[in-house]
Amino acid sequence: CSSEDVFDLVSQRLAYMPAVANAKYALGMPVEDLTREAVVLEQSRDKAAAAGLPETAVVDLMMAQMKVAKAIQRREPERLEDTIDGRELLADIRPQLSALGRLQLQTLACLRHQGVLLLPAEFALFNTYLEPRQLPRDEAQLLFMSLQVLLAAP
Ligand SMILES: O=C(O)C(=O)C[C@]1(C(=O)O)C=C[C@@H](O)C=C1
Repeated sequence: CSSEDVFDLVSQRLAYMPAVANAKYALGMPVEDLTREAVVLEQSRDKAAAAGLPETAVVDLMMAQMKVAKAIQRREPERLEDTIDGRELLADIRPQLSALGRLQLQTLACLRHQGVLLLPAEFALFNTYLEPRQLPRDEAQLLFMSLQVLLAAP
């Protein structure tokens, strides 16, 4: 495993958000879904326990990813495409987000085993992975710091 694997997985998760936004718009659903967020956090806690990862740092990372996910969705222009079935799209995407979350935590557990830490200088490399997502700097920084903290946590 390498830090770039986890950079890629974080970017991949965010890549789904424009489609999630379209599905919700078609369904007339708000961006924020606290019931789903609770499910995501519960899955992450279970995986953290199984992988021996620090639970608080894992929860903080997932909360950071969901915060940025919501910001991306809110920036997405509202397009009404009558061909999209919002319910089906969401039912399709959510398991993929869960799978990506599991992969992220698996990769982070591997990095911790190897004693890998993220140096501040790697923020630039992280940004090359995030480039297609067009994130404001504070959102990219929040994600990077959450990864740094998780890797450095006792
Ligand atoms: O599943 C959704 O509905 C999403 O919008 C994705 C997501 C997430 O990042 O996992 C983001 C915001 C919601 O509040 C819940 C979950």
